[in-house]
Amino acid sequence: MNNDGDVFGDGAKAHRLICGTPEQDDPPTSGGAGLDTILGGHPTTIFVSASVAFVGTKVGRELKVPHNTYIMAAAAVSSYSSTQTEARQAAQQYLNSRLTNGSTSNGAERAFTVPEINISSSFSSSLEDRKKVAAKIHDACTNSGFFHITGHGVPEETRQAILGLAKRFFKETPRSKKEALHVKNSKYFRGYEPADYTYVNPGDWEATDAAPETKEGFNWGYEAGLDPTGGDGQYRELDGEDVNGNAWPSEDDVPGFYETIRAYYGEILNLARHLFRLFALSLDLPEEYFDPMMTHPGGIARLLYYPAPNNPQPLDPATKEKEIGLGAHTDYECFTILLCSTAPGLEILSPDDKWVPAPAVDGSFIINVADFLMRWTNGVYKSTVHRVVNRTRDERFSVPFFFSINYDQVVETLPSCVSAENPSKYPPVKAGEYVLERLRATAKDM
Ligand SMILES: O=C(O)CCC(=O)C(=O)O
Ligand SMILES: [Fe+2]
Repeated sequence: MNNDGDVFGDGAKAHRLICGTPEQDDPPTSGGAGLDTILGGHPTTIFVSASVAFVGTKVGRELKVPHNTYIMAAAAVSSYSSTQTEARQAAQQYLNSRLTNGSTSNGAERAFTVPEINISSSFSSSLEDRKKVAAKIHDACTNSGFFHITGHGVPEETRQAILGLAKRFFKETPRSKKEALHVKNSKYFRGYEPADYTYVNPGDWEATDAAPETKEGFNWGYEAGLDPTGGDGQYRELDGEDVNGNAWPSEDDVPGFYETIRAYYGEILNLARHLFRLFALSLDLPEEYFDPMMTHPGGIARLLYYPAPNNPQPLDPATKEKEIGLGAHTDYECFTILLCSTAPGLEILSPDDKWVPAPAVDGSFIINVADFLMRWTNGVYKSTVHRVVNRTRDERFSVPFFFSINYDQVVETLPSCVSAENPSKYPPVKAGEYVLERLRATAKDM
């Protein structure tokens, strides 16, 4: 974090915050009447307000903030969707729990880690072996919410092929061909997204000086033709429509595009279903618990390109005016499977407001819990704020895959995550509606 309180280190955001007067001296510890007001802003605000309210060490860019003063975004609460407000509340609760109960039973603080988990033994026929891997996943999901997996079985050629495709698409395809696939033509947000078209952090729309996001993207979603199982013929789009929302470049424009996507997406769908079984075990549920909910699952994926920055910045807390690749945000679905090229850039916000660079692990995928799973687990699994800042002189490519469940599935808080002492904090919600509401908030004209 910068010395002047610029928590997101982008040199542009903190002064968009205004001071609010708390109605109580102690910070709220759970959802309730006061929390909506306090969480009026985007994720930046949550973490600023949390650190101010609970730690009392942070100051705003232009305002010195007293310990018991909450900071709110200038934007009106009403401009945010209910699902975003809810996600903010969950993030706030995460911070609270880290700050107040963040210790293990022996009293030692649990270090914020992004562990490497070799999942090869999770393919074993022994349930005990699979449970051992699941226990490691549980640990990671209740800690940083991020972990690397190795031993996943996805061939290196398939991983390199999609990174190569991303490079070809972004660097060698004429702009007019890409523009013809512009996401503004898709109500499901599929297709090509030029640099600075969306802010992954919707709060940035209200800012006149938010750093533009330098990423370019290509988005697609599930279709039965990409599913190695062939699907069950029941796929429904985010809004429940029986359509295929994808938009693809022609074979003439980008030879091999669909085939390369199909090979990669098929591997990742298999892996995601496998991981969801491990997540079930990790949550003390029957291993097949989620199976009927992933027969035609939502699974948006993106090719992302982060150009080499004009002004690469070292990880120096005093540095200003950094170029942002992708603003600070949490993901929306159940969990994300991320493939990155060699250039680093992903940074994860620790509870003490430090941007922790995700370590590079050869041949791995980075997995992170997203908001829908955090909600579904009643806040037990953590969906953690992260961003991308390319600080190298190299361009960067990545391929995130955001795994959901069948979009037409309504879910209630998982039975293993509620108890008399910890009742469900969330009403039932339909998976697709939740994700669509979050996606719509990221682009001005969607
Ligand atoms: O490009 C990356 O490494 C991360 C992308 C990401 O966080 C996202 O698309 O949600
Ligand atoms: Fe993300």
